[in-house]
Amino acid sequence: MNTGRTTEEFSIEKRGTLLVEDPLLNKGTAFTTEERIQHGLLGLLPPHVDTLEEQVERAYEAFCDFKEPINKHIYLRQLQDENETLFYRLMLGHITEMMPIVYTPIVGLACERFSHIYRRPRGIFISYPERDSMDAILENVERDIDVIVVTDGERILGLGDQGVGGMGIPIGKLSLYTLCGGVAPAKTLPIVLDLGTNNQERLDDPRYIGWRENRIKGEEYDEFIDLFVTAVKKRFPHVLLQWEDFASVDAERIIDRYRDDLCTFNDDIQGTAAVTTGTILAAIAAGGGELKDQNIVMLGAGSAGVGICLQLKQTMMAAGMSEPEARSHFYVIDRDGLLHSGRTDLDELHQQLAQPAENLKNWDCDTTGAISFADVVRNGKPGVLIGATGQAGAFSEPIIREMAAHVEHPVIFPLSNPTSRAEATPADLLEWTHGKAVIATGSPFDPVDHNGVTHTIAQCNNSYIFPAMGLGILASRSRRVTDAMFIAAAEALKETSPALKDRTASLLPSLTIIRDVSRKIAHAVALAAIADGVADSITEAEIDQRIEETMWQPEY
Ligand SMILES: NC(=O)c1ccc[n+]([C@@H]2O[C@H](COP(=O)([O-])OP(=O)(O)OC[C@H]3O[C@@H](n4cnc5c(N)ncnc54)[C@H](O)[C@@H]3O)[C@@H](O)[C@H]2O)c1
Ligand SMILES: O=C(O)C[C@H](O)C(=O)O
Ligand SMILES: [Mg+2]
Repeated sequence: MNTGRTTEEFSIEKRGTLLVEDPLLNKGTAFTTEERIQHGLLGLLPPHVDTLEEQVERAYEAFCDFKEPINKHIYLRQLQDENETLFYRLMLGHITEMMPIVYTPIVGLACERFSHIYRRPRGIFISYPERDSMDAILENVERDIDVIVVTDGERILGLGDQGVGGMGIPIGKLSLYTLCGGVAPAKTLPIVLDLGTNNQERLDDPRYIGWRENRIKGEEYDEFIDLFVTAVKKRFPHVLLQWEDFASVDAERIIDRYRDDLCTFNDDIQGTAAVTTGTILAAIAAGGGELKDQNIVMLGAGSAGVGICLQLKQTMMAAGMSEPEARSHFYVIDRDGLLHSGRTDLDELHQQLAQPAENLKNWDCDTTGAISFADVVRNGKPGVLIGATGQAGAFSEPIIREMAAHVEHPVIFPLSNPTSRAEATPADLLEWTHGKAVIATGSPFDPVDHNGVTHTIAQCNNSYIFPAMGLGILASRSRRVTDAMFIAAAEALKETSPALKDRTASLLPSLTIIRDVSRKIAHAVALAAIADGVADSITEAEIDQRIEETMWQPEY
């Protein structure tokens, strides 16, 4: 049985009901007659012995019987809690259809309804009142763990504070670690840090199953996070710890504080930066251009927006551009308008992306004071526009038409999730740009037919990066996560773009080959980790061998 468990863990043999109730060991109707005799299962299962393929067919039939996506989600989550091998085998065979159900966008709805659709526990819940029991809580995890994804539920996709319901995100992200990156499910652990919620709807909901208090903030918050990191390091010293969907201000502070302390990264900042850089590089290369010639507008200056621009800026500088010159290619817009050097309200991070005020002297602006999005697009004439605001409709028709008037093929990425928060729909973007826009979105969209041409819409989502990052880190036994590893991941992703061979093709490869894409990215990540001195020094052939050994396959 290939469950990703160690021999030692197997020696704690489970029998009978306990065995069929363990999703990591359960084979359900596929337990053979010999296994049924040997493991005390006689009479506990119907007599027919299924193959895994037969189980998959039955499960797919049941999946199709549900019409509402949320019910499909509940069904798949239940299957995952019953039999992980079957769950992943089913998902791998139907990845394009099922990933949006388990992950973005439907996982967003599942977080909002978490307390209503809750069935059985998965992962670890650490609430504020239990802060002094963190060691005991982590001791209750009876397995060795390679990857943790943790959230505090405050910025769930573009849906805001979901409190304990945010747990849906680490569960979904870790499902992708296995599905796309091949990390053994037994080695993954989702965690929610429940520090309360400021979402009044949740607080007023009699079904809410989180800690029913307003959020803890300030020093107490930081102390809690410190207790958590200390406990994780003690219990799982070599684990990869991924931070997910924290409010921007906490996300940045936390990763700055702990990045040199353990193997850790923030997916919304670093994973998003890598997928977007890789996809932008592919879009520009497909159009025959170069990054150094692009003016880039970023709407939204939170975790994602800042992370993306800093990585793109770093990429320009790595190609030989000076810092001031690279900075002048970015027009980053927050709620108060364009970030520029004349503003006195910018923190150190945002100053790194402030447009030099002298470049704006001859701009013709509609507004006095703040420089608006419309002013920026009209005067800056960008070739690339990215949205990370969480605001549906933020890319308006007049602004997109204005952009298209200045460039032949505007590159437009509405990255906000879930689907309901996208800054614009691909259909509208193609309509407003007469079919010229080169598009990638954060959430999945169906292909769009425009004037007889079918446009496949790439999903520029960090899901192309974090599972592969995990695979590369595990294969190379990396001890830290460095910027160079994300730069390598972005470059490797770019190289897989179908648009490099055919500019009308999708910017990103199909999910049906995601495990191969992950292998390539993992290889590049491992090489970068070795070059940075944070991983075992092994040959490229050894890297590939370890990638194959690490990759778990859903089979009995
Ligand atoms: N595609 C992906 O892989 C990916 C990855 C990370 C985040 N996202 C999405 O991006 C969005 C933002 O995520 P984040 O982590 O940066 O959140 P965040 O809260 O840190 O940042 C959002 C920022 O946008 C600003 N904003 C809102 N409306 C604006 C407007 N009209 N004009 C200018 N600025 C505006 C907010 O003030 C905030 O600073 C979310 O919807 C999230 O789902 C997508
Ligand atoms: O979860 C996603 O789909 C991507 C990203 O991490 C987000 O927060 O939107
Ligand atoms: Mg996220």
